[in-house]
Amino acid sequence: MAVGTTHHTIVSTQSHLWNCKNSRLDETTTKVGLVSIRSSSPGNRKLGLVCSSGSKSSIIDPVQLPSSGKGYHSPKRSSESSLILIRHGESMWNEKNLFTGCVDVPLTPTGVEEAIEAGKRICNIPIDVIFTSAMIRAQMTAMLAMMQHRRKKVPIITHKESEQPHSWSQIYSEHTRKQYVPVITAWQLNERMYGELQGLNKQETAERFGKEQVHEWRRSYEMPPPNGESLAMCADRAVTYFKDQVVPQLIAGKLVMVVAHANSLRSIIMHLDKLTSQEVISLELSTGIPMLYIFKEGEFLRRGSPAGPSEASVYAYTKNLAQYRQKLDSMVQ
Ligand SMILES: O=C(O)[C@H](O)COP(=O)(O)O
Repeated sequence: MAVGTTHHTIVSTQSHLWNCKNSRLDETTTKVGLVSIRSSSPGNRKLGLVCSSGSKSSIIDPVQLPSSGKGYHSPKRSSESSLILIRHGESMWNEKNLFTGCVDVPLTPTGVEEAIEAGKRICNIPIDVIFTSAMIRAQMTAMLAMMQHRRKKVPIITHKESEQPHSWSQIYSEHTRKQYVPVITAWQLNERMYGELQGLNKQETAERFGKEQVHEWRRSYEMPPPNGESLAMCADRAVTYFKDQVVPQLIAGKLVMVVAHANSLRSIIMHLDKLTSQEVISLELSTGIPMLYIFKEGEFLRRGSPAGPSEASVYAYTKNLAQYRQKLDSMVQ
């Protein structure tokens, strides 16, 4: 399949197509897929979006991002990959409108359905490794989502907290080993610690301390809740972990999924989208909505929500974040 002057060979194992309604590319139903492609220059494995509408197919070469010079140092600069971020489905304390933070509560039946729906949205995107927080609501979401995956690989939590759990969980079959996706759990991806707000009702807390004060505790970058973590403190652990553990996987060309929490993911998205401490105040994440990024030459390009009805579903956008998004899009054109 030729795109422009470069001849691409689609490496079939990873080409999956999904229906993409309301595609920006074409009014009719366009099948869009993420494919692993080998272009004419040897050893150059790229990741491209393939769009097929009727008999026509074309590969959209991932757009060349203006190099900000601040991208990650990527020894294999030609490798590309994809990153999926998902906030866990609704938890039992989300349902009760309680501040949760580092209290380890499970999903509600609605949260289970959200996790399954998230899995359907990403079911055609190959995933090589999954990172979750150490909390059950993120791990439940990851496992439920993977039950929908077309490749039917088994997600297995890798226990490396000490030698014995690691040695006792060995798999002694080469064939079976090829049929699983490692799930790495990390406390660094846990939700921000909400301190003395944990367990309090959000509405009652706003009435007691004032809406503005509670909004600042919940959404500002610098201000921590009483005896809790600010978003900046959460970023110190979550973004550091992302850089140290997740980015090397992407540089190696691995397709990664991270399932975590509202604020630990807000701190990571703030880093990926280069949001200011002012812009991040408006960033809200819905439960169970996958967000897709393409990682190319050390830079991250947000690609909305896979197979979602529109990219607006990726975040509960507010006006100034939508304007920010338009600026980002114009930069990429
Ligand atoms: O910890 C919590 O209560 C939720 O995960 C998110 O809380 P927030 O929306 O108040 O940040």
